Amino acid sequence: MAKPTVFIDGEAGTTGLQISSRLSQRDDLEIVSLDDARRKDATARAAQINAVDIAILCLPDDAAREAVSFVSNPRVKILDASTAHRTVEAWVYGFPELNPGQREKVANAQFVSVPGCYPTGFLSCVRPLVAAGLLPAEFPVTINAVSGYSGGGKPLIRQYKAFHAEQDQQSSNGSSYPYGIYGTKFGHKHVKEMQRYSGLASPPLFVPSVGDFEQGMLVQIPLPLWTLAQPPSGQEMYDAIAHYYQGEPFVQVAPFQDSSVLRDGTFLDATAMNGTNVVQIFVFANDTTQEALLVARLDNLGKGASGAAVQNLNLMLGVDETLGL
Ligand SMILES: NC(=O)C1=CN([C@@H]2O[C@H](COP(=O)(O)OP(=O)(O)OC[C@H]3O[C@@H](n4cnc5c(N)ncnc54)[C@H](OP(=O)(O)O)[C@@H]3O)[C@@H](O)[C@H]2O)C=CC1
Ligand SMILES: CC(=O)N[C@@H](CCC(=O)OP(=O)(O)O)C(=O)O
Repeated sequence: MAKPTVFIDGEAGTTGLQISSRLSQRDDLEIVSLDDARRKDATARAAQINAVDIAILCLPDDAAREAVSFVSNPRVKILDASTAHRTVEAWVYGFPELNPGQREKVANAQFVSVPGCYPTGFLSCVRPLVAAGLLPAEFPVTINAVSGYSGGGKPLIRQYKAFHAEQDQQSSNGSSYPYGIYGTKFGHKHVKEMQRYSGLASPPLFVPSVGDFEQGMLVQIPLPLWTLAQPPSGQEMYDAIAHYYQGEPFVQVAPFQDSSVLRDGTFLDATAMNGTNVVQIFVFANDTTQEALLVARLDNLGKGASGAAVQNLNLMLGVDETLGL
């Protein structure tokens, strides 16, 4: 039987290269590529997209929309890593662990969007609590998050690498490219999918940041539980989340209040999941002060992008979801 064919549109980019590398070991697939001279040629891309079983889009949003406009073969399946189609009705959100039945929807869909890196962390923490009624849909949720600079794709990677080179030339005065927050005008492109798939009544207030490390991510959701008439205990929240993800290979819920997960007993670092397709969830809580903190730790290029894309690809192909991950 012929092997399924896969084309990665945007294969030379950060996400495209990672998907390509993850698939390079597979002998159950045939990867078809365009040479460098034609990789941005619309006619060549359109022909390739319509000739394969699955096209994976690793492109800026506009180019991803353009790629979808090329589809004329009703049998081709599209897996889009960009933000362009994540809240579009006809598309299936590629987060198999999000809700019961989501995995089957992905497996049967023609059009699947890969969740954003920050939303993957956010939704993995919050969705189980909203679903269980422990966090009211009206709760005014805020999010602080930090990403490695690869989250900004080739342009941000270039910026950081240029800075590092400059530092090396000046035989380093010990300073690093500043850690900083961004998105201070609000309305980050991920907020829409965060609200839609969490079940919250209002958009969460999201403050992202970038650190001087290439890959890795922490998404933090502080919960001032004293604002609730009947605040859940830390243990109740932990149990609901742990139960929700029982048996899931790619969502790990860390033991409740276990300080051994912290480096030196105090420090939760952003990079520990790098190279994996795993999102780790932490629940920290103080029932006396009625404060809690949910944290997701993931590789922004792993479960936040290329790993999740391969997981979805496996489901769409009807093979073992964990293959190559
Ligand atoms: N980096 C991350 O953490 C994540 C990224 N994503 C999403 O994945 C998508 C790709 O991001 P990322 O890989 O980081 O971005 P990059 O900038 O690293 O890569 C984008 C690639 O697309 C190519 N490209 C641009 N326009 C076209 C076009 N018209 N036709 C064909 N190729 C084109 C670029 O070419 P060239 O090489 O010439 O610039 C580049 O190779 C984005 O939508 C992003 O939002 C999703 C999750 C996480
Ligand atoms: C650090 C950084 O710039 N991160 C990007 C998000 C990562 C990304 O590319 O977003 P998707 O997951 O939607 O593709 C940003 O904030 O726009």
